Amino acid sequence: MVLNPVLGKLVSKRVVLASASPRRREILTNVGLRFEVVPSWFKETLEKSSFTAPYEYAVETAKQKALEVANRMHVKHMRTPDVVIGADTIVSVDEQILEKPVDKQDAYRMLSRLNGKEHSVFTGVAIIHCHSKDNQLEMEITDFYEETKVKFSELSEELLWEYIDSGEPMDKAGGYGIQALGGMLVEYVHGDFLNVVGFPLNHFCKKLAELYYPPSKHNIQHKKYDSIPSVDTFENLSDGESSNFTEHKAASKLDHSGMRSSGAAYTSGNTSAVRTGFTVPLENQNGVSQSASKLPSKILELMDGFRASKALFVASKLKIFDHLKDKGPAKAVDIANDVGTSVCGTERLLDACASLGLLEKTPQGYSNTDSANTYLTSDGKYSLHGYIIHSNDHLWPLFTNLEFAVKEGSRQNHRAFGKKADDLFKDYYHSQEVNQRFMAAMHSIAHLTARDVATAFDLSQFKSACDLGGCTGALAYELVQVYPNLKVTVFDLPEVIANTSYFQPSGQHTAPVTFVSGDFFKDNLPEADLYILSRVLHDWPDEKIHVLLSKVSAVCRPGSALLVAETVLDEQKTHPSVAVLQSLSMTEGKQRSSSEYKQLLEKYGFTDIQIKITGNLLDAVLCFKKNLSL
Ligand SMILES: C[S@@+](CC[C@H](N)C(=O)[O-])C[C@H]1O[C@@H](n2cnc3c(N)ncnc32)[C@H](O)[C@@H]1O
Repeated sequence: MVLNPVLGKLVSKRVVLASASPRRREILTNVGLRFEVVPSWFKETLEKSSFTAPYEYAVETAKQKALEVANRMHVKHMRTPDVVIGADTIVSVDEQILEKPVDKQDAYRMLSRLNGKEHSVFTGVAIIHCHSKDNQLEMEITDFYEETKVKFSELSEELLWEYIDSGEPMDKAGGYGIQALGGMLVEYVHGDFLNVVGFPLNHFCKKLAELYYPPSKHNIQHKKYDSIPSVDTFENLSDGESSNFTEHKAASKLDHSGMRSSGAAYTSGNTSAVRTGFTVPLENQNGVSQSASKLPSKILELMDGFRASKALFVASKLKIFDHLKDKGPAKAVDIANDVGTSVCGTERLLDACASLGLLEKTPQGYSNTDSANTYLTSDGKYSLHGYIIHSNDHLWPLFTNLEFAVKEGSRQNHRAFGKKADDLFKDYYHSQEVNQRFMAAMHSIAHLTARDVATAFDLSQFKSACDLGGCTGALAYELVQVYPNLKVTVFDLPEVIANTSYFQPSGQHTAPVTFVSGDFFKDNLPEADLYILSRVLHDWPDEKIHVLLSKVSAVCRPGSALLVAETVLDEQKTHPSVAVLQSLSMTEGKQRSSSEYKQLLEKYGFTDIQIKITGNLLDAVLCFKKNLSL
């Protein structure tokens, strides 16, 4: 998907990212940019003291990285890249530059310097437009930097070492990665978050807009150049506008933004770059029509979505991400041997995963991206492996029958699995294998969402909670960590309770969580101050909801509360699409909007209803039992 029309300008170009950083690659892949990755061989050895400000060092390093790749590719390839992007991220504290730590002690030194303080993260970016003329490489360089301020909390030595021992700091500027565990160290971020991750996407798009849509003469005369153009401007840009570097230069001369930016033209022979003043039109330089940027990228992406999902599912099922975890790059042939698959099929799958940003491919072989290590390996704390396998084995066959589901208005389990079950869960629990698969799926999503659900409201007033349909206890274990005085009973069907020991967290005091088996439609509910229904209400039809909420309401004492965790729809009921798409599998239940949850809960005597949209997959609704019986 290319949301931003200016990125569409790169669709027809051979774009090269001169960086091995999986994070940069992920950021650019996520916005639909197609590019090759050619890590730069430029060593980050510029003399820091020769720069008057830290950002100048980052910009120069970014530029040198991109120049090295552009020159190398020009020598080695018949077709010179059209655009080479280089980037370098540094952390600066007290005017000192911190790059990547060389060992654990170095990481400790860096993190101690950042502890409890605000620091700056600078990413320098160089965009080089290349053009080969008479076997001479001509280059037009644009560079800029972005600064984001980040503050660390006061962190204990123990926490710093725990973080260092996780291994995460080692390949990260300043010794931390904000997008994963390192996020826990951070008190606030002022500025572009992605800049801290490694690439200032927003500024990059603005810079491209300046290059591809320079201001018209009229604008040049009237525009105040005291800031970089706002994102809104992109929407008004027509793809038909012509653009060339002469105009760009006029624009860049007027760029008095606080953000440093420059446009410089270089031409080089096969090895080194020398300054010149050539101009080359950006558009149509390869005879490519501008209509390429009008591709219906969103639709094309949706057309291909099933291939991408299946590639992820198969790679997960074959445990390729487990195989590559914490290892150096591996060749396709070795991976195929280890997982017992064909070499040619495996190579295609690995390339597909690399193109989807799940793996990194270098001449040494394939390795996991950070995301793959965190979310796709089967044993990670935030592993989505369970849900991915459930999606492949259960949801995929159901969605294959979507046409029937729409025509007939009913669940398609009989078509997908050859049998009809009256109750959704009877399906899941008919065999030990499916039972555990379903529990693993619930566990992975619950783990990812538990902290946000547990902290959506201050629940410290409650002494006891009962998580109805609490499955593996993932939310319960999170709650007792956040609220040490809370005891939680997980109430679920006997088939589930029998298998919960496998999911108990290691190294956590488990006593405050107990498991009770029963049927919440039929049996007495355990006593508690707070009842929880997480991802339960959306599964059931109104009659069943009536039974369940009547029981919960009856057992609630005045002042007791009910916490509902669900994805809350907007009032139009078209977003978030993750919930709208889930409805397509046609359980008898439904997803609800804020006003629908309010109405439903009020009907069963709940009051003071508060809804918190968490930004995670699950939102939270808290309500209290009023002092009247129904
Ligand atoms: C969609 S899962 C949600 C699990 C968990 N609350 C979460 O958010 O991850 C629904 C849970 O309700 C449980 N459940 C279904 N019918 C039940 C019943 N009649 N009595 C008790 N639990 C039930 C299922 O076993 C399952 O664990």
